Amino acid sequence: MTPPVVVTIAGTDSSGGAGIAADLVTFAALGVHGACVVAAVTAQDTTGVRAIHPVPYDVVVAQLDAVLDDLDPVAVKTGMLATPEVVRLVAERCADRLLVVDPVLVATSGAVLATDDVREAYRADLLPVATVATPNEAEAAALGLIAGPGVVVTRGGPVPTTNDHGTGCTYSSALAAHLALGADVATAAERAAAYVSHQLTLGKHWTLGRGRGPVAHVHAPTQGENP
Ligand SMILES: Nc1ncnc2c1ncn2[C@@H]1O[C@H](COP(=O)(O)OP(=O)(O)OP(=O)(O)O)[C@@H](O)[C@H]1O
Ligand SMILES: Cc1ncc(CO)c(N)n1
Repeated sequence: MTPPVVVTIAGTDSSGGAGIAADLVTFAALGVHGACVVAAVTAQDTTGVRAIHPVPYDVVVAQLDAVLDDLDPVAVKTGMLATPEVVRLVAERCADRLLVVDPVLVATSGAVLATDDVREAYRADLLPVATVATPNEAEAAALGLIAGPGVVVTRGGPVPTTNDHGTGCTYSSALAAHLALGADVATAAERAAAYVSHQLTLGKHWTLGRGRGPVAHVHAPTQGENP
């Protein structure tokens, strides 16, 4: 059966834990086809962010046009958008689709991933047209968002692990995938939380990198490993 298409508009993370890598593997794990629009390139490892390069606006527009014209995604998920122009672009082009906005402002490591003008564009333009927003507690406070039908405020969970780099990206991508597969927001949010929790359990003993290792986005248990 042809899978539904979900597009992520986000940044890359060279460590493979967060951003577009997390989004695409999560889409694949949950049975939707993932398309991607790269809005920024970051140099990151498991300990922090070393460099950020926003992709030129016209290149972001060209990627988004290509996906919207040809693949007709049922759902759109946004991560790191990097500039206020791109935040407004997504608001203009994607308001008529299922739209999951993960308002990425600050990485778990504390690195600032969005400036004040980006935050203002989220508030004024993108959040009002989102199907659901998935801020963490710091982002909700910065954006004046309160939990409700269209806002899921994310916070850690019961799995004891330090391999949690990319949990927010993985969670919001799982939510978008389940919306694309037909679930309502509340059900999709529950399924996304269960998915992240399961994957965090699988990767909790991994030793990748010197800092906070990645979520095991897609991996199934190997023989003898209990989730
Ligand atoms: N330790 C955990 N155990 C179980 N579930 C978790 C855990 N940590 C996160 N989750 C799930 O993932 C969701 C997103 O996590 P969180 O709010 O920590 O992301 P975040 O701070 O945006 O992450 P990041 O910025 O690293 O991508 C939580 O709401 C929860 O459902
Ligand atoms: C590219 C990218 N997007 C989002 C986050 C948030 O975790 C991150 N660290 N890096």
